[in-house]
Amino acid sequence: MSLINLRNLTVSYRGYLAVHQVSGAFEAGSLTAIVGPNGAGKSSLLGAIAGQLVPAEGEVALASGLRQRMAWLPQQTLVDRSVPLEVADLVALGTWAKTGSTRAVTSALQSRVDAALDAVGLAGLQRRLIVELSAGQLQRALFARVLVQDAQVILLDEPFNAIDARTTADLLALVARWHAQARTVIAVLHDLDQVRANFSRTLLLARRCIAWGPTAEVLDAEHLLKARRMAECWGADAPLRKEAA
Ligand SMILES: Nc1ncnc2c1ncn2[C@@H]1O[C@H](COP(=O)(O)OP(=O)(O)OP(=O)(O)O)[C@@H](O)[C@H]1O
Repeated sequence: MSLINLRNLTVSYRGYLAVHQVSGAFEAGSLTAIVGPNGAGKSSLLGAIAGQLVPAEGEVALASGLRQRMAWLPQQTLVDRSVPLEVADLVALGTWAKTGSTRAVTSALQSRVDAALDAVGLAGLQRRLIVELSAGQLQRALFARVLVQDAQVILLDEPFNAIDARTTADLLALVARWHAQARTVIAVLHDLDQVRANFSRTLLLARRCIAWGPTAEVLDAEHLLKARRMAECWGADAPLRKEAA
């Protein structure tokens, strides 16, 4: 069953195209990596699925009630670490989309937060300020936030960027657990070996969709060359061009 349908999805910034006419579906329970060169539109595509960006054309059609059952983990650089927030509060924030920000942290929620922190290896760090965490610890805390959300669809934007190997392995194990629980996981990633080893499906993007399907078929030499050639056309610092429809 398709949960998320992209129909001719186009995302642009001030008229310049970042994602152009992408169509396809994410099935329930699928585990998909979105890969492509820098500037290929991967984060923009994920942002549109998360409802953070409004399509310039086309649409992201979601199964009924899915918007409330979606967790989105943005790139760590977008997390404001200067906010004086304790780890437990950051994790509890995961439930606020459903329960409202004025809801008190009940003992049941506190137990869920503690269990989530335990699951990501941060037991005992509840009262630590997020500014005091290492990059790896912060990423573990953000995964704990996703855990308490109990989401059906989990969107991860470069979740292992600048994260040490041990943390990456632990968090990849969590992704595998979510997949085993039939949750739908979509992750923007750069490491193709990591994708081949851990993600059964891949969407290769170069503003347009180059290929989308089983990872081994998508990540073949021909597709990768095509994506690279398209990226070379953009030029390293060239502004986005409006493509002819
Ligand atoms: N907020 C924004 N305003 C203007 N342009 C943007 C904005 N966000 C992204 N872009 C542009 O849209 C294009 C696609 O960006 P996006 O971040 O989606 O690509 P990406 O594939 O995730 O890149 P990377 O691998 O480098 O993170 C880029 O050329 C980028 O400069």
